[in-house]
Amino acid sequence: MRSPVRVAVTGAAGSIGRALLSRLGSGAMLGPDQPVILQLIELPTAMDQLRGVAMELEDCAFPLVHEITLHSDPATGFQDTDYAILIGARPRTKGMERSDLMRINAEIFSVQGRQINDHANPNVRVLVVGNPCNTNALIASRNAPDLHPTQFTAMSRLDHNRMAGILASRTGTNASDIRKLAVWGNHSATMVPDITHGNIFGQPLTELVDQQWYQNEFVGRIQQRGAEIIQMCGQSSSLSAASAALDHMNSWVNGTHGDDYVSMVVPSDGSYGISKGIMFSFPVRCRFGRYQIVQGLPLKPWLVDMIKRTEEELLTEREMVRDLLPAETEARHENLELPRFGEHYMTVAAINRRP
Ligand SMILES: NC(=O)C1=CN([C@@H]2O[C@H](COP(=O)(O)OP(=O)(O)OC[C@H]3O[C@@H](n4cnc5c(N)ncnc54)[C@H](O)[C@@H]3O)[C@@H](O)[C@H]2O)C=CC1
Ligand SMILES: O=C([O-])CC(=O)C(=O)O
Repeated sequence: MRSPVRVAVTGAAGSIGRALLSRLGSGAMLGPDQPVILQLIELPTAMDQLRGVAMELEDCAFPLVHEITLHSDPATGFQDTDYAILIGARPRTKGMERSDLMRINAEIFSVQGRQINDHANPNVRVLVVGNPCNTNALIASRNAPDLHPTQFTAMSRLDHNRMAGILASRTGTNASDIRKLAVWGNHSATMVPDITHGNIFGQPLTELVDQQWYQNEFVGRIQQRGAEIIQMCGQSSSLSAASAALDHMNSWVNGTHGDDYVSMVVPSDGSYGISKGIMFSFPVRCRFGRYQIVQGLPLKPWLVDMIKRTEEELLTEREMVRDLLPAETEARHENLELPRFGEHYMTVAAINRRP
């Protein structure tokens, strides 16, 4: 058994928080031999609910849960943490667009970025789930001057998993046999679900599903899946969002399989011509605890047009929160260079060579 690691979770008493913690406690994020110390963070007004969640976790008697601490102050909540999963935010309700949430949630993430900078383990890995997650992750990262931009990521894995699940139903296969899916851009209705490099047991997905169905139905369905769930359930996705957050961290820490890839929102290094200085969903491979943007995928012109639109949306979002992005951290994002290697080449030395 290894020594325990610290995992801080904000919004821990909310819908996603509850769904995530039970599976985190049973090893779904870091594996069955990695004990965890859970540092649960909530608003002062939600501390009773948080106590209830902690009591339930205690009642689960998970062998991997070494300790649980409860915090209404993020400074103590993030203390020495190795991983931070930032879920706490106001969720979207019926009829609300993500842009309505922008200002409400932006301030939370500027404070939390600073707190993580000041209190977390300097090697902390951060996942932002709270929406609008790409821009919230940018705000958090820009407010953490002592941490590297690559330590901050946001979640497009739910969109990636939604693609796999719906394609599995469509083709009558198991979701895990569907390889090389990609989500580009913003976690919003402009995201670009790309199946053009995908395959099932080597057979291209573009031969297995009808092109009209892909372009005219599937793309819109993935883009609107979150809104559809809100319409059905009266609240945003929680089980699938929690599952995707665990998958995201698991891939980052334990690696992706073979030459397959997953989608992660990471700081743009200019790959595929995407502006630096924004957080963008790319296909990535992970090895040795690091991620690398998959290079050299040829893109159809209509996908390139969509990718431009989602990039423009992120640039607009960045303008809306400009006052929360300190000038001192701008250059690190604008000049970000990530190591790039061949399609199948990833060694310990290569991936550890950080800019
Ligand atoms: N990136 C993605 O794929 C997805 C993101 N989301 C987003 O995740 C977020 C959370 O969703 P739910 O858990 O369903 O909401 P919820 O309302 O059930 O729970 C949110 C929790 O966060 C807490 N909270 C709010 N501000 C906080 C702060 N400053 N510090 C600590 N805790 C705080 C609240 O007290 C509440 O318990 C929302 O922003 C939602 O839009 C939801 C689904 C998918
Ligand atoms: O749409 C929302 O507000 C929640 C969300 O991010 C999703 O379900 O993908």
